[in-house]
Amino acid sequence: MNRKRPRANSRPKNSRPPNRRAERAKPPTDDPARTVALETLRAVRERDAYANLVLPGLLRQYRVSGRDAALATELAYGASRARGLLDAVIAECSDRALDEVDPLLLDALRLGTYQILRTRIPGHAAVAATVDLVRGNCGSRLAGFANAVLRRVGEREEHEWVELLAPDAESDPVGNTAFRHAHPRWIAQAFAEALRDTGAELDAALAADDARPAVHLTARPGEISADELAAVTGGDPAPYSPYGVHLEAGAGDPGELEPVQEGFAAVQDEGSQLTALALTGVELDGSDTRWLDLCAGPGGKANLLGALVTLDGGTLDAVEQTRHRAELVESATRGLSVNVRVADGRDPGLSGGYDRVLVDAPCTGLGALRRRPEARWRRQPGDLDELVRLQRELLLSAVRLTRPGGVVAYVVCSPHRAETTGVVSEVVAESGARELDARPCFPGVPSLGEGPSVQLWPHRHGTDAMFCALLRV
Ligand SMILES: C[S@@+](CC[C@H](N)C(=O)[O-])C[C@H]1O[C@@H](n2cnc3c(N)ncnc32)[C@H](O)[C@@H]1O
Repeated sequence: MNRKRPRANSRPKNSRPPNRRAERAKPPTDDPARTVALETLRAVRERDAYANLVLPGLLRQYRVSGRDAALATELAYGASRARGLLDAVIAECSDRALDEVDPLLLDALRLGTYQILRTRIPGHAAVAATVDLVRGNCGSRLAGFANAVLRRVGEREEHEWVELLAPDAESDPVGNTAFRHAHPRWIAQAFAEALRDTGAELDAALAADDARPAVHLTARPGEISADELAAVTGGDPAPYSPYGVHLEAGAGDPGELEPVQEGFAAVQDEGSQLTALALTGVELDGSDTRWLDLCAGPGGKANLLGALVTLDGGTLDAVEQTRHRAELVESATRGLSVNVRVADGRDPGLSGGYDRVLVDAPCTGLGALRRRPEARWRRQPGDLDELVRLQRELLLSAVRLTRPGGVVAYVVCSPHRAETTGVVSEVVAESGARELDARPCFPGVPSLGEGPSVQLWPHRHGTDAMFCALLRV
């Protein structure tokens, strides 16, 4: 392959341009960056869209690039992340209840408030630009209201609003930290319980969760080393994963890098790499050629495990319930000894006796909130019960499909104890499988706690908050 060092955000020579058929260019606006940010918030609110999926298309539609694209991204993601905090401030500055405010106007007010409180854009410029945006999108009548609200927002700095509006730090430390870092209280509470801390460490965890993360890549084993991938992409080898590379935050669309387009590398958080590798770190007696991934879509871990088992002459079976996600697994594992099957992992119709099985179960995703700007406000505590039931059934199925002496890795992208240690202890009690100390399977990774399971954290490890438990059958 071409080992020349392209700029990290340059488009590779032979890459296909993105599919623009459905994306008609929009007529020019005076402020395309803020228009794109507003349209992103609207899509998230009206269509349950994901901000990080909808934004790139809008940038192309409005022909926004360079510094304007960076501004649109910062405003759309920042206002999505901070929504709870922004809404509390707007409510304090408005003479109408928020549910009586026109929804698109409220989106614009969120963007304006974010600029005033959390960017270096001068307050008067943020107010003027937002009022223009409201005039253009919601009409002149509402522009006066926006002006009045935003002028009041600008009367205080963020820390002063926090002091005024946050729950009392002495009597409600979790509520106070949650408010300061713009997290729903129940999520801050879940972090506090997993960390066993309501003070400095909770503060660090929520602060890291609020920061824009670096992009991580996996170098496919057998195709390219992490050092080579780092040289080709202009990134740095990851601190812990032998296959990982970190790119600078905001380094452009990693999907357009040549090694990613050619299948030598994939975008994957380093924590995901480490939890998949943990499954391979347990010593086995006897055979070691039949591996299974029971929840494989979209195929990040199947790619890494499939590459490793292929190098050893074995096979990975990859089960995924949703057809279109199974197709993504096919595409992610092309060229590897991987068989993809569309089935319910609770009863996939496979004959058992696997040597190593991964259950990367569907979960709340509370561990990856930094990568999904709006997710913290969309998830609800009521989502938990059904997910926990499914996680338990999938893990029990994995244990049934594993040979005596084989190993199962249970992984979720969440630190919520109901989804992590809660599921594992119930399955251990019910199945008789034995939980292993997972920490030796994370070589070189510091601060792994008391075990036996491992919880990774953005503020400790620079990874998503992935959980991993290892069971010996
Ligand atoms: C956390 S994701 C897995 C991520 C994947 N291992 C990776 O690294 O790319 C969970 C996956 O499980 C799938 N899923 C949900 N319920 C399932 C079930 N009953 N059986 C099999 N797969 C299921 C979801 O569609 C989703 O693709």
